[in-house]
Amino acid sequence: MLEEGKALIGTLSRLKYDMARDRALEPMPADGEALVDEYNAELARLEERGQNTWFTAPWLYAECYLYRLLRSLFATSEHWKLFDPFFAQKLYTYKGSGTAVHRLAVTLAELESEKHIIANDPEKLKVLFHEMAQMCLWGNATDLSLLTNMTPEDIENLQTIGRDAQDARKEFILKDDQNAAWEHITTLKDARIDFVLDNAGFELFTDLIFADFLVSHTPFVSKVVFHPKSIPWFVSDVTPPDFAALLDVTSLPLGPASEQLERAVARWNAYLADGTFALSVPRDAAIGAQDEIVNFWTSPWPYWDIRLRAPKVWDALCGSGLVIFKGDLNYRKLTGDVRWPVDTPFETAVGPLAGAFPLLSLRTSKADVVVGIPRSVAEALDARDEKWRTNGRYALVSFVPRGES
Ligand SMILES: O=P(O)(O)OC[C@H]1O[C@](O)(CO)[C@@H](O)[C@@H]1O
Repeated sequence: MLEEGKALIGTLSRLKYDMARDRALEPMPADGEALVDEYNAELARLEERGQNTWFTAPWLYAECYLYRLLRSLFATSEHWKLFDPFFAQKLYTYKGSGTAVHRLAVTLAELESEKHIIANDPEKLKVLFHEMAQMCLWGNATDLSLLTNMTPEDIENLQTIGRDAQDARKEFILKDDQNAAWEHITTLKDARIDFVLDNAGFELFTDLIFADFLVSHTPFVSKVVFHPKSIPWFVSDVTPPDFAALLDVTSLPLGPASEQLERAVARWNAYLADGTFALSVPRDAAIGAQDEIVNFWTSPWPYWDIRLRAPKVWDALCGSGLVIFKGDLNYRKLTGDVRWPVDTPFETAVGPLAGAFPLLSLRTSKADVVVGIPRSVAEALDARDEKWRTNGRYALVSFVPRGES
């Protein structure tokens, strides 16, 4: 096992070397796992166009290829088949998020104690929705692929929650469709909503809080389906084992409000047991487990062609009361990761997805594509902060309703 581990490290070093020298991407090995033919067919097309090296391939394809290739190295090993090289880092960072996690657990416990008051006060419910949506939005600021150089204090600052912190951050929300999203939600009755998840740890914790708020405190939602990835992906994306780890009381961050935190986790486990919460794959699915729905999330494709490429995913999403896409990569895939003018309407950028199902994207911006904001706003940002599109400080809340049929 040790020898094989050392050989894997050697292979990874060679891969890094090849990347830095702009070498050609090798065909994906036939490892018996999902999407090998799809990745290779696209690579062959890129080769025909002379775009098959690390610096010339489209960024979206190259990044997805990298994580799929990493999986392949482990999948074809003898002893490391189920190994997630990022698991320890994900858990460590989650355990370091104790301050924010415990504060959120206290907030949730306070909501519980006011349940009847909230239920009869539509204005209060709306205000709470905004707070929850923003908490879940900023939960996306702390993913490990971007923050490898941050100290625990930096991360804690990003995770500061509460009304004041949220008010201070409002000006960083460049597009804000929260009102439209809430109006839509209030038209639902006992609906199912879907979360296309992004990062494990703190972000997943905020997703669960948001989901808990919607099912426990509103009459609009009664079921939430969470869609994880089946392989280690973009460092910190949620896999089924990450989901299980978050719901395991033995891996909770240490902190002052452990009673409230344990209560929240117990409720989520009860929701999973009675079907109020569900994972789109079996909860004990191992790394690399396949099915048509879960495979699609680790393909290199933008989402415009979901209907053609993954009809089961399409059917599942079309049956949802609201599909919440978390994070930057989902936003890139929703908009095709193309160089849209910034004032392109989000509805236009999502192409054939517009109107198919109610869609809410909660994204802090870590990549170049940004749509749905006035040109003047982008120009002002360009003038004062050249990294505004990629530094994770700015966010977009983008909603498209279901179209008339
Ligand atoms: O976890 P998120 O929000 O999807 O962010 C992933 C983003 O991080 C990067 O890998 C690096 O910034 C981007 O390429 C990618 O879009």
